[in-house]
Amino acid sequence: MNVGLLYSRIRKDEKLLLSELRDRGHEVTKIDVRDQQFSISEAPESFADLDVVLDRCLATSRSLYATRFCEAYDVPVVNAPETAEICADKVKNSLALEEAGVPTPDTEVSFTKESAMESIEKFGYPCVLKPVVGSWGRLMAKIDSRSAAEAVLEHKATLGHYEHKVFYVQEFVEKPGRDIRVLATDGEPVAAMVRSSDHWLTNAAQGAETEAFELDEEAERLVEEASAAVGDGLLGVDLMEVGVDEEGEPTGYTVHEVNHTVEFKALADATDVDVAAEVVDWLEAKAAEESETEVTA
Ligand SMILES: Nc1ncnc2c1ncn2[C@@H]1O[C@H](COP(=O)(O)OP(=O)(O)OP(=O)(O)O)[C@@H](O)[C@H]1O
Repeated sequence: MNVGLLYSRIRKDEKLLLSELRDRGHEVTKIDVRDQQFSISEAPESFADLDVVLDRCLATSRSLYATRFCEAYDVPVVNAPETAEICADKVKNSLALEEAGVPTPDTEVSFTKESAMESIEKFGYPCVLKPVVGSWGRLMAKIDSRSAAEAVLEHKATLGHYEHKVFYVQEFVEKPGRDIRVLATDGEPVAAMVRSSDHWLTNAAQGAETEAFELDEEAERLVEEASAAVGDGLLGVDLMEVGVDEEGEPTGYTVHEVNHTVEFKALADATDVDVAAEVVDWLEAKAAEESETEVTA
């Protein structure tokens, strides 16, 4: 197959994918989105004869538009722009999970400091304020007191980009010092790990320790449902345990978000799963599905 790789920086993750694709004799067309002119009427030459495009853009804005163009050029793309749109925005993400009946932390959104303050007081302390767009735990605030809330809201309202004027307030989940990241292809878990830290933010990018994690049936079901809620694809599903029994086993989960351009280097290191190989297996199946649809159409 001929795989188009949309990217703007080749990270370790993309290196792993590229070498797996090439080892299997697939053709890869690397498309650095920074060099492209995306015409609204005609596909650039680099898009000719692609069986499937894999979006690995780091910047959300690029990812959202570049995948839209793939769709306009009739080139199958994973993840779909509709999925990217939901995952790139925490409000849309939370709404999709709630609508699908997937347990997700209680959240309120408001547009003024005063309204946000009401949500904060309602949730009580601590609670969490998150930017609606962003990753790696950046600009997330655990609000411990009314005076802290006032300060953060004031900073966001005065100094923030317009996206920071949407206040996303969430209940604080008393997780056991870790969260769970699952990489899934169309809802099927590929690999899972826990990210543990003394800090309330347990992102790998914030220095959390990672370790392989075995999913139980409930977690598997939630991964499948959360993936479907955003339109499926190659996704990172983030869960938190909401309680543990005496043996330390989780008694329930909440899904706080689904990510669309998921980094998997930490997962590959923490588990003995050959993540790149699994992703390429899935891509091959996708490309085959697409060519079958084309033949029958
Ligand atoms: N409501 C919450 N209560 C307690 N901890 C939370 C809550 N929401 C998020 N966290 C913690 O903060 C971390 C970052 O949260 P979240 O995944 O929403 O942010 P992000 O910036 O999108 O990160 P990533 O890029 O890893 O997806 C999580 O790994 C989790 O440990």
